Amino acid sequence: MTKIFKQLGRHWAACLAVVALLIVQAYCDLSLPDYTSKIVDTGIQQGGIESPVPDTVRSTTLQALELLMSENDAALADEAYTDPDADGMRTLNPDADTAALENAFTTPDVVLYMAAAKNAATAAGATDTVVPTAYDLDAVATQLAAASQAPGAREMLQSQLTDGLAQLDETVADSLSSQAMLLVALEYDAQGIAHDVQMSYLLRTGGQMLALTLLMVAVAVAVGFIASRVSAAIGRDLRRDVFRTVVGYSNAEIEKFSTASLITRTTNDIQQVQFVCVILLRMVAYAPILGIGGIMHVASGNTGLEWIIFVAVAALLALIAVLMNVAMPKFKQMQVLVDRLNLVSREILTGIMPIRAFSREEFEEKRFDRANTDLMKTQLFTNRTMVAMMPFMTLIMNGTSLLIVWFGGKAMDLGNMQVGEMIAFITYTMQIVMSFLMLSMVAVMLPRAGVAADRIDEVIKTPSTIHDPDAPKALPADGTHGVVAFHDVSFRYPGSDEDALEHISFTARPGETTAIIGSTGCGKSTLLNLIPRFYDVTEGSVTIDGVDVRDMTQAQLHDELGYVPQKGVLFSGTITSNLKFGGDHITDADAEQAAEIAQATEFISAKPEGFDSPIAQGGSNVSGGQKQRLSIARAIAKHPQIYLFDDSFSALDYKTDVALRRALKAKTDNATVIIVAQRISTVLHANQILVLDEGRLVGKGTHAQLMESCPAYQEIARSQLSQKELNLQKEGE
Ligand SMILES: Nc1ncnc2c1ncn2[C@@H]1O[C@H](COP(=O)(O)OP(=O)(O)OP(=O)(O)O)[C@@H](O)[C@H]1O
Repeated sequence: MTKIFKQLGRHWAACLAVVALLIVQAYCDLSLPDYTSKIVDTGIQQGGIESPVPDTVRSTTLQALELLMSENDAALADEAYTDPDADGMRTLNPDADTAALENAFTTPDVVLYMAAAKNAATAAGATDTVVPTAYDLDAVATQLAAASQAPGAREMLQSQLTDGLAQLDETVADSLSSQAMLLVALEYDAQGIAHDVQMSYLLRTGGQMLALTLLMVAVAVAVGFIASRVSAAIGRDLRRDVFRTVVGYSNAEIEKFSTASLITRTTNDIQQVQFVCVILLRMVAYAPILGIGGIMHVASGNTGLEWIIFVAVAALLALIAVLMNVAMPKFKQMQVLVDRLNLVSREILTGIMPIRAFSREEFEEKRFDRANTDLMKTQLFTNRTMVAMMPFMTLIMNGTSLLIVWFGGKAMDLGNMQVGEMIAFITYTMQIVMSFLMLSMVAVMLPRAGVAADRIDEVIKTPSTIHDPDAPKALPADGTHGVVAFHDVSFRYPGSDEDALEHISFTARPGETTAIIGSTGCGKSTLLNLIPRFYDVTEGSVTIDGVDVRDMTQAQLHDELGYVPQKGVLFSGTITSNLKFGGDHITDADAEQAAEIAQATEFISAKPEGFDSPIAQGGSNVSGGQKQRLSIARAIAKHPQIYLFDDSFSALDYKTDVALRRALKAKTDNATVIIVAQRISTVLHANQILVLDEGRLVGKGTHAQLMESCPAYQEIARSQLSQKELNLQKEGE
């Protein structure tokens, strides 16, 4: 897991930018419920009126209100408004002390409203409260104005008011402020501006909500953009690192991991990490900000319903804990199953020809089906588990809403809460629950991506067993070049119980051909592979001009060698690009000459595009023999000092084999040639023949010498040459 964060750490600047943007996004997200609450409570229920102090008031109403205030408050109110205009309208000064005025106006507003309501009820002859009109307000204001003429009227009203207020219970006193707004609404109604005031409030608040939403959209797009870029860069870097490491691997490491697994690690595993990085960037920073912000908003509201959030979060965490326990082991298993599927499909696809030839399609299909079904079952299980989470999640969320509505309804009944407040509370609760949900989703994904990251890291951290020495030795500048010597070499494949080669010693000299012959599986290719260091010897040493191959750089070693593998491998491109594979120094003339020696010119010139003919991936559009000839030409074009042919003439017909070796002899006059061969005719004229048997050197000499002294060689010779040929050989001696 830390590996994923380490990857993100490399892009810290972008990550910080994402966090900053997410804070903005969370701020917007957390502000929106407040705006909804304002629109419902103030905009709709209170007609867009935010304060018990009207912005404009008619002199008659203000006069009536002032009568209900203490003398000080009345003076404050009077000063706060402009002088009456021609219509008797007074406007609130912008620099008035709003807090003090709100204090002064609240109770008189309520009293005046109640008086107007009473007036309305009396007029209608009703016993219940009747919603008063502007007419009722004016009537009450006129009555008050008349009453105020009497001496001591204000004092009398004040004392009545105080008595009345003392009888109000606490909850009513708490909601005085919203009651006071009713008077302001009535006053605006009388002025004929109530609709305009409400619309202006709704448009203003709605506009702010819209602006916040647009900002959120912009931020979300920016976050998505940066997160995708960062994760794509992480994916690219990881692929590059893995590829670089794998290219440096020796066969031992490749065999240890298996090609299929290396491919899964470079593709599927890196994709997992990439995906989780996007999620981390988009959710992990956002969820805590949203959760904490939501909790702070809810706590500041003092609604008494906070416990519902704790219940919801606890239920959610319990659910996630159960699911994680069930699904997590399967998540971990999935990668191994993907590996297996890749391995099976790779094997089947590369071996499709023999599979068809042996009519094994059904068997192989079943094998593939098994790997496929195993993966499907595991995926189905994890997906089902994750899907099962959804109804439970919805249940928890809806249950939470229900609890809030139930208890919120009671709070509203008691006047502790308004509708908008409750809506905001539900939204905040959902946000808090969502933030926990996001975190738990990440908690589910992280371990799986952690496994993928570990698998990638394992590749990157595995050093190649074959590497350049710290202080490489150069080949001696003078003396003969190209002397390959094996000094008591033994070799055992990693993980194997037996030595593939035992105590091999010989010297291959420049200008000479050294041939290695022996039965299948006796270790010929293994021996040859020790020279280019595809593997390192277990005991003894391999030297070139007296320098151990392990003491020189691999680049220098490979510069000396022209290696032709047992299985001709070509690369997609053209014939020329394949022939020039050995380096930029190879000219067209070199390539053509090499093709000539390798007896490839004939078939190349038969192609319409000649040397520019395309070669498909792996050389699948040329025959086995043509592939071999091109592989040989590729090695010759490099002009190496030492040629290594690993059974490279096997796919050539006898005539071509002879012509090729003759041309090669002329060209490689001074080079060291080591040939692994199955056919005795190929090695007949070699200066030195090594006979291998089960990894041991059982004969060394020329054909004639070995025919005399080596029973293993004689056996091979007898099995391949006719009696006549054997006699001819004898006579030739
Ligand atoms: N990568 C490997 N891991 C373990 N054992 C191996 C590996 N490659 C080859 N061997 C074993 O080493 C022995 C020698 O194999 P090698 O390929 O050198 O034989 P060879 O003489 O070249 O055979 P052929 O003529 O059929 O190509 C064999 O017994 C083989 O099973």
